[in-house]
Amino acid sequence: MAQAWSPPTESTDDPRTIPTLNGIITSPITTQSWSSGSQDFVVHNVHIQTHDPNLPPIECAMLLDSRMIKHLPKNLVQQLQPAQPCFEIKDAGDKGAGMFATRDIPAGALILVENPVIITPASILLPEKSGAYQTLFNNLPLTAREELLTMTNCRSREECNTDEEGIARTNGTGIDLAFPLGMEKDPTAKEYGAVFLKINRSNHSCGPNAAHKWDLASFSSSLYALRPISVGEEITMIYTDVTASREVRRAKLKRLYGFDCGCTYCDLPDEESIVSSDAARAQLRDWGHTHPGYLKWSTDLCRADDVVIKSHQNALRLIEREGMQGLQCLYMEEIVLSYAILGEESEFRAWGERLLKLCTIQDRQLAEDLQKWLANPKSMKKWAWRKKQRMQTSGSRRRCVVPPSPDMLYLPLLF
Ligand SMILES: C[S@@+](CC[C@H](N)C(=O)[O-])C[C@H]1O[C@@H](n2cnc3c(N)ncnc32)[C@H](O)[C@@H]1O
Repeated sequence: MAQAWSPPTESTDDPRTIPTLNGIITSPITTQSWSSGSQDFVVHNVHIQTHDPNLPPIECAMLLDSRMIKHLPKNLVQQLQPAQPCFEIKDAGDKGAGMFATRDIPAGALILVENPVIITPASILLPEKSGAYQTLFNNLPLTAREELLTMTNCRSREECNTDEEGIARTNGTGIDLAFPLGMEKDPTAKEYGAVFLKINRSNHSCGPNAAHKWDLASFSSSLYALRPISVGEEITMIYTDVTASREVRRAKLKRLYGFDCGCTYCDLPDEESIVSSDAARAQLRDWGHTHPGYLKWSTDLCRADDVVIKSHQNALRLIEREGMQGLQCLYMEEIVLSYAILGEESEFRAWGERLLKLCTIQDRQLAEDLQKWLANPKSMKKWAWRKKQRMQTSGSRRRCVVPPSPDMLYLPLLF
């Protein structure tokens, strides 16, 4: 539930400056604060050291519950960009500006790592003339503030009474921050949105070719390719749940972002194509509930050996058709694990190598595990476990009937 804000309790026109580690004077900070229920909000800047000691740190101005300040990561350093820049921001016709590939980008590759410029609570409404958003913007260095003010504001004056708030709400993407004990129980207190000057120039598609991942430790988001992107192609991401039907997606995009989605996955030739696309997306949304998964299958010898592999390959075909590659790593991981437990080394390696390229940014832990497994598959705890079990039980009288694996695309196998 959105909460109303009470007016500032303390205000000063006397901004201070603070020195950073390398002695550079950064932008002013404010001591102004606002209360909302039991929460006190302040504007607080985070400083990220650049690689060039002659450049000032990157600033991120946050409108933050004051109790969270001491939980912010410390000694932040700017992350390394890809060696070759691969995008430009330019006119995208009636979408405004957009992000476009300046060279071919392979699936899984990093496009850009970026620190946010502002962070604001996502679910708390400000009272009229609270001045909080202006204070926030004023806490940024001039160039960042000017660039931020050129970003889209699709909110009406009734929804957001200042351009600053409209820009924050149009462009803000959800991020996770750390909370003191007790605060985590309040869902609205946990919701924060971050605005990135470049990443948020990427327009929406219901079959996006890119996604971004927030990392609290480095206080940055990495934008990466979900599938190969060709030079000149627009780089897109999602603004809404793309497993929802076309009608629901379009209504939500219109309400929250003020546009009629005309992406390839919405601009379908006839009713039949719409019904088929909606059904495929709903199936992918519910796949885990209606199809066998690795965990239960792995120890259930009554199931056919290829049941998860076949089912997940069907899911991957639907994912490809609907351009929903953001989901593919989940299925591929289970295929890799299935081949491991079956002890089928060549398939395990082929799928493992493919997945490794795709998941390096999306799931760093999985990428590390995969590297270890690929170096020595037989060191995996359950390597060839199912194969060994089958051999051991082949002479036993206590065998179960193994049902044939589903050839039908969407046969719901409930575990
Ligand atoms: C986060 S901004 C994206 C960058 C924006 N195009 C700009 O010029 O700054 C979101 C706004 O971009 C526009 N937009 C994004 N995706 C779009 C799409 N698929 N079709 C039309 N407009 C789109 C809408 O105006 C939306 O409110």
